[in-house]
Amino acid sequence: MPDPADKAAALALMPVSRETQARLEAYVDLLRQWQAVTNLVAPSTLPTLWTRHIADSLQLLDLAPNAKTFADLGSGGGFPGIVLACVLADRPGARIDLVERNAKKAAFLREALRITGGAGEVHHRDIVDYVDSCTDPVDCVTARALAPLHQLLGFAEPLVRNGAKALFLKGQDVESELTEATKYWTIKSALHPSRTGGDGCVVEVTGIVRRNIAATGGAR
Ligand SMILES: C[S@@+](CC[C@H](N)C(=O)[O-])C[C@H]1O[C@@H](n2cnc3c(N)ncnc32)[C@H](O)[C@@H]1O
Repeated sequence: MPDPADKAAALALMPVSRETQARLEAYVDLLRQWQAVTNLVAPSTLPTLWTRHIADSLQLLDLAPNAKTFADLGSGGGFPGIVLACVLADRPGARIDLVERNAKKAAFLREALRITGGAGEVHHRDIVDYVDSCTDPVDCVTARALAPLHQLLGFAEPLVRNGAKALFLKGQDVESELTEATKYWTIKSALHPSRTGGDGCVVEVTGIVRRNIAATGGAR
């Protein structure tokens, strides 16, 4: 059973519509069922699923209030992708692409969209292939627990060049990741402390320019 206090704390921090709450509840139920056979989140985080994963994902929406089209890279068990899809279902014309190369996780994400009615589409493929074949511009690209920042910038650069804002959920090592990333990229960025507490933050990136083609060989 999810902890009711944890859920109440998450929803107090990040209020959502009644319809979105029902979608999120359906998603949490499904995730807990699949978690018994497939590792979707660290088992130690299950008691704080709502604050640790759902509220963490929801905080991105206020940083891209006008975005309608999203792409979530390396969606895994659905953070932030499925959570955002649940909210976007309330917004006419809004949607999110969920990019995931692991077949089991992609199957889980499809089922999560089906039972929640979330506004999204699963792309079971490698991120580089997805980005290279992306013909329609996206307004916002997201990623969480996917790769070091310099690599995320490599993944997202074509989308940001076409006008997307990138929002990366990051942990406490963000300063060293930024230092490493600036060896390869000139970036226009802002750091937002996590609204869910802890040492995490959101790195918002609105410009990415490759510094030196030879040096970025390993950055994507
Ligand atoms: C550590 S998990 C994080 C999942 C989720 N974003 C979260 O925060 O819970 C990273 C996910 O990215 C996927 N992934 C890693 N590299 C990828 C790539 N190049 N293309 C597509 N998916 C990738 C992995 O299969 C995995 O499910």
